[in-house]
Amino acid sequence: MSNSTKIAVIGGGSWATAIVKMLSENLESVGWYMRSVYAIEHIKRNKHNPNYLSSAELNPKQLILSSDINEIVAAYDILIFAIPSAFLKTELEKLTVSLENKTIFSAIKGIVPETGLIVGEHFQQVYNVPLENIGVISGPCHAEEVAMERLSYLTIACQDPAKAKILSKAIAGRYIKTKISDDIVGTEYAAMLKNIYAIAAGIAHGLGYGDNFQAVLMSNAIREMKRYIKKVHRMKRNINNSAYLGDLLVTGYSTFSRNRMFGNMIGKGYTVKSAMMEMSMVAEGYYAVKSAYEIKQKTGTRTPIIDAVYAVLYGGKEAKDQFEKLTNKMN
Ligand SMILES: NC(=O)c1ccc[n+]([C@@H]2O[C@H](COP(=O)([O-])OP(=O)(O)OC[C@H]3O[C@@H](n4cnc5c(N)ncnc54)[C@H](O)[C@@H]3O)[C@@H](O)[C@H]2O)c1
Ligand SMILES: O=P(O)(O)OC[C@H](O)CO
Repeated sequence: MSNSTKIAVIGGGSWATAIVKMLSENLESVGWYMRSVYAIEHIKRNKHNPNYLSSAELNPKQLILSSDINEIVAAYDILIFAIPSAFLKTELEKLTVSLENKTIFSAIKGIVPETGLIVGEHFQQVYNVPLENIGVISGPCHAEEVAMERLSYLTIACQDPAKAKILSKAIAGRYIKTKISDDIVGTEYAAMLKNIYAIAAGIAHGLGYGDNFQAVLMSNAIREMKRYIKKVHRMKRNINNSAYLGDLLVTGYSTFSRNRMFGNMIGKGYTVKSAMMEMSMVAEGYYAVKSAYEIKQKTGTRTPIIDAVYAVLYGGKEAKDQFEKLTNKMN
């Protein structure tokens, strides 16, 4: 890996912190934009992000930290975005620097709520970033396990294989293995959808359903995901690969999953507002299900799990009733 590769991470949450840790293993220096001046000063003094993934040790000497997004975007060629999708539009509106000549990798697993676009499409359509300059980082990987240096696999999808290789080399290491893919759109949709299925898994758990039903739910979820992605972007893909099925499983079963945690509270009877207040982290699936539901209405895909989660989170329907109905649609 050339030490001159200039990569910056945009975002200050758990996943941004984990990506900075991975990059720091290979690069001499990493750019990092985060909003919080307090967090920046804390990292410089104490080598840890105070708010997210504080167990990960960081080396401030390697980090070019700034709370000014324009400063970081102007200075770096490759930008990795790891801001929750619900805040992306607002953050990008701070930009005065053009993104047209930048290479953008999205590590975001969601849909931009205001435009209903997956993140790559948002950069392409709203910021004129050419398709060959857009990539995705995905796969079954929790930030918490990166902090613990537990073996994890990431998929780097990009139209331009050369760019995918550069990022892949910058991220791969002792505890990170990378795979390159050309399915940018499918990978992005899968990453967004699995969060909704993890909320469903959490709701089911909260309602008292057991492991037997969870397995049926996940089995139906992967088939629903396959139908959904086929309608929005038809191409040859193996839905059992880690970027699709693997990501669904880690989110659906792991205790680290934000989306499952959120769903579990809903199943136990918390309101959406109180479940959100309980969490210090963002459950992307809450935002995703609204856009996913709207898209599926246009494509006409059969999506009983998305429909049930949507009815509970946005339709004011009782989780118990919706999941009872859902059990009759599973096979
Ligand atoms: N955490 C993981 O293990 C993981 C793994 C893969 C992908 N992702 C994806 O990475 C993205 C970021 O998730 P995360 O887990 O790092 O989130 P997080 O919950 O850990 O952090 C939330 C982030 O949102 C920021 N934020 C909160 N309110 C904001 C506002 N009003 N405006 C702008 N920013 C605001 C916070 O500063 C923080 O940076 C998501 O799309 C997620 O799906 C996360
Ligand atoms: O499992 P969640 O809900 O925390 O989402 C995090 C990542 O997307 C897992 O790959």
